[in-house]
Amino acid sequence: MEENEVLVNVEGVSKKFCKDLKTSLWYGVKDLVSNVYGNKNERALRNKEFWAVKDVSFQLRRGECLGLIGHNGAGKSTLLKILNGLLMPDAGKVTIKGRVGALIELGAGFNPILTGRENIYNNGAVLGFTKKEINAKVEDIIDFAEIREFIDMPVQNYSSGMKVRLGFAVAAQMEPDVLIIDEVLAVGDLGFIMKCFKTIDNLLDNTAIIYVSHNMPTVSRLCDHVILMEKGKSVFQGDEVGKAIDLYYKSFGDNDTQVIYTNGSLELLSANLLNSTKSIDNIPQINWKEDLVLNFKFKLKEKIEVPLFRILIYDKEQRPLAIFDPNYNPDLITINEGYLDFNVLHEGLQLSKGVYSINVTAFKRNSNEPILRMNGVITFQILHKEDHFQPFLLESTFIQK
Ligand SMILES: Nc1ncnc2c1ncn2[C@@H]1O[C@H](COP(=O)(O)OP(=O)(O)OP(=O)(O)O)[C@@H](O)[C@H]1O
Repeated sequence: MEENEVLVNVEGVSKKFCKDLKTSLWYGVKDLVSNVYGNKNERALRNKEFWAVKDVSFQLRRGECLGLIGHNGAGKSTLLKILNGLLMPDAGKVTIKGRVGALIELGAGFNPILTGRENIYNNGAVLGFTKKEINAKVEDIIDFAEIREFIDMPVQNYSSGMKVRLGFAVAAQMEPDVLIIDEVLAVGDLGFIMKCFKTIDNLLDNTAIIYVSHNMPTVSRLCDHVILMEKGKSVFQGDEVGKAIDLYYKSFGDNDTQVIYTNGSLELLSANLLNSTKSIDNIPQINWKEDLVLNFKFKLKEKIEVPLFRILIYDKEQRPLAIFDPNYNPDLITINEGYLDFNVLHEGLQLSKGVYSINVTAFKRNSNEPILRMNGVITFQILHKEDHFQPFLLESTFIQK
């Protein structure tokens, strides 16, 4: 077997849909008639039609994992359905070599009135396995899915997590050449998701994987190629996974600074990263392991003592990553004619490459009562040559013993 043979070849694939059911049915009849007379379907859009997928092309080799990312409605699932043969493209060509395992819509591919076990046989047969071959795999599938207790119950009574477990177990244990996974994995519980990632890692050498997700850390963890889709079109594709993810985040616009809570006694005048020399799209940048020097200027609208500041670093998915040690000592910073102007320094910040934001909360010193809570007061970018899935890249020294 050639190591890097092309398993998936997609050339200029497009698919149009109609926004209105009645019109869609009418077009369907018209197309049917014109097909009988040998005319090709019209490639141009008719009234109320739109391109759900437009001119997408890519190749995927054995051992590669392609991430498909983009906003809701960008066309990712439609493209997967075309790849899996569930939908016919209106233009373009898909060539797939080998067996395709797919986990697309929840419960898709299962017959709800058949039991889990019967569905395993059905799906196996669809994938081209003989009954004997499926007999040899069925126990592994049930074990992997961890649903032995319920395997002889109709699938319609399964919970969504159980359906995903069965679906993934079938798709993965049947040793597919091409494995297509849609967002559905997210329905599984943490234990199962971890097990799926481990399985995907093991399969990857011999499989071409297409993975659709809104969860960027998993995309950067699994994928070595990414297509970013917008309104049906591929607006970025390539092996620069970090770049694709940054573009995806940027497409949501920057998170505006937001006051989440205020009791009116404190106002933020400015918050800045002081030591950044570079900036792109107004986002200041520093290199990995440089110092982080934040400056805050507040105006006191009432006479209050120096608040306690809890300053947190969030990633782009709004997960808190780190907190700065608060100013427990009240004398560290002082109020000057109704203003507070101070820096917070962290030396040698070892966050991984990426975009982060700062949230700040001021508390009354003794009661822990909040005075002001603000999100996204500073957004900054860490530069490094490598992308990492983990939030921190810690400097290390390996010592020979
Ligand atoms: N059978 C259909 N008939 C008409 N329109 C459809 C049909 N299936 C999908 N669409 C439309 O095609 C567009 C692309 O949908 P698709 O499900 O591919 O998006 P997606 O990128 O997978 O979105 P999400 O992130 O929400 O899963 C959407 O506007 C959707 O409403």
